[in-house]
Amino acid sequence: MSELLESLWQHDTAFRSDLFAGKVALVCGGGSGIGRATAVLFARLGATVVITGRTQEKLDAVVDFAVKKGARMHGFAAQLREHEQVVTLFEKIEAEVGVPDLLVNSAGGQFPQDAIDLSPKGWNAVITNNLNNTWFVMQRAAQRWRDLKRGGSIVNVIVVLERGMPGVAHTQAARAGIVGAMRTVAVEWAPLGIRVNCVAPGLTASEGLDVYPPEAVAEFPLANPFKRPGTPMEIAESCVFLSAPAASFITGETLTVDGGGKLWGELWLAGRPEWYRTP
Ligand SMILES: CCCCC/C=C/C(=O)SCCNC(=O)CCNC(=O)[C@H](O)C(C)(C)COP(=O)(O)OP(=O)(O)OC[C@H]1O[C@@H](n2cnc3c(N)ncnc32)[C@H](O)[C@@H]1OP(=O)(O)O
Ligand SMILES: NC(=O)C1=CN([C@@H]2O[C@H](COP(=O)(O)OP(=O)(O)OC[C@H]3O[C@@H](n4cnc5c(N)ncnc54)[C@H](OP(=O)(O)O)[C@@H]3O)[C@@H](O)[C@H]2O)C=CC1
Repeated sequence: MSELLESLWQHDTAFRSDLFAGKVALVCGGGSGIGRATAVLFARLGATVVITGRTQEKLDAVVDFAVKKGARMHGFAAQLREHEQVVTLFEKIEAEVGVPDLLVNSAGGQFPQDAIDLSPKGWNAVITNNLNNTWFVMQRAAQRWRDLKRGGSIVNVIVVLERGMPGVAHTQAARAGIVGAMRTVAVEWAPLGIRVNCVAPGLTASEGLDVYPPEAVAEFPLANPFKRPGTPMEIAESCVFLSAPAASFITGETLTVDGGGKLWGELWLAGRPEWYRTP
C-alpha cells in the first residue's frame, strides 16, 4: 500500500504545486482507487483534503501517508446512501476542517449481472449506491454554498454512457440519472457560482475491478484501442482539472477519459454471451 501511495505522490503532474492553497476539497470514495488518487493529487497541490467512505481503516491509511508527507488530510467515515449521515458528515467537516470549496464524488460501485436476472433488491442497491448517494452529497454541498453565499465546484465520477454497457444496466441507469440532474443543476446553480461536471472513466485499474469474473477480466484488454486499462491517476488529473480555475467556464459537461473505448472496444462485464462469440 505505501508503495502505491508513494507512486501517486511522485507521479508527474501538469498542475502548479500551490494551485489549491487555502481550499478545502472533499473527495467521496477517497479511501481507494480513483478517489484516493484524486485526494492525493489535491493534497500535493496544497488543498486541505477530507476523504470519506464507509471503511475507516481505508481512509486512515491514506490520511496517515499524506500527513507524513506534510499534507493536510482528514478521513471521516460515512454511509453516503443515508441522507442523515451526509448531513452529519458536512456538519463534522465544517466544525473540524472548514466548509469544502471543492467536491469530487467518486464513491460508488456495482456488481456484474445480466440485466434479465437482476433482482429488485440488487437493482435498488445499485441505484441507491450510485444515484442517491451522489445526489445527497452534491445537493448538501450546494445548500451550504447557497446559505454561506459562496460558490464551489462539483465533479461526479460516472461511467461511459454512450454505448450502453452489458452486465451493468443498473449502474448505467443510475449514472444516466446523475447526468440528467447534473445538466439541470448546472443551470439552476450557475447564479450561485456553482459549477457541476462529470468525469466518465473507461476501464481503470483499481481495486473495484476485483468483483468481475475471470472470463470478463481476461477480455479487459479489448476495452479500448490502447488495449490497457487506465490508471487512477489518469482519471484523477481530469477530476482535478475540472475542479480548477482553468475550468472556470466549464459546467454541465461530461469529460470522457476512456482511452478511446467509446470509439472502439468491447466490454462484457458479466462475461461474453454465446451470441457474441465469433463463429
Ligand atoms: C467503463 C468500464 C466500467 C466497468 C468497470 C467498472 C468498474 C467499477 O465501477 S469498479 C468500482 C467500484 N467498486 C465496486 O463496484 C465495489 C463492489 N460492489 C459492491 O459493493 C456491491 O455490488 C453493491 C454496490 C451492490 C453493494 O451494495 P449492498 O447493498 O451492500 O449490497 P449487498 O451485498 O447487501 O447486496 C444487495 C443485493 O444486491 C444483489 N447483489 C449484490 N451482489 C451481487 C452479485 N455479486 N451478484 C448478484 N447479485 C448481487 C443481491 O440481490 C443482494 O441481495 P441479497 O440477495 O439479499 O444478498
Ligand atoms: N475502475 C473502473 O474501471 C471504473 C470505475 N468507475 C466508477 O468510478 C468510481 C470509483 O471507482 P474505483 O475507484 O474504480 O473503485 P473503488 O471501489 O476503489 O472506489 C469506490 C469507493 O467508494 C466508496 N463507497 C462505495 N459505496 C459507498 C457508500 N455507499 N458510501 C460511502 N462510500 C462508498 C468505497 O469505499 P468503502 O467500500 O469503504 O465505502 C470505495 O473507496 C465508482 O463510482 C466506479 O463505479 C467508472 C468507470 C470505470
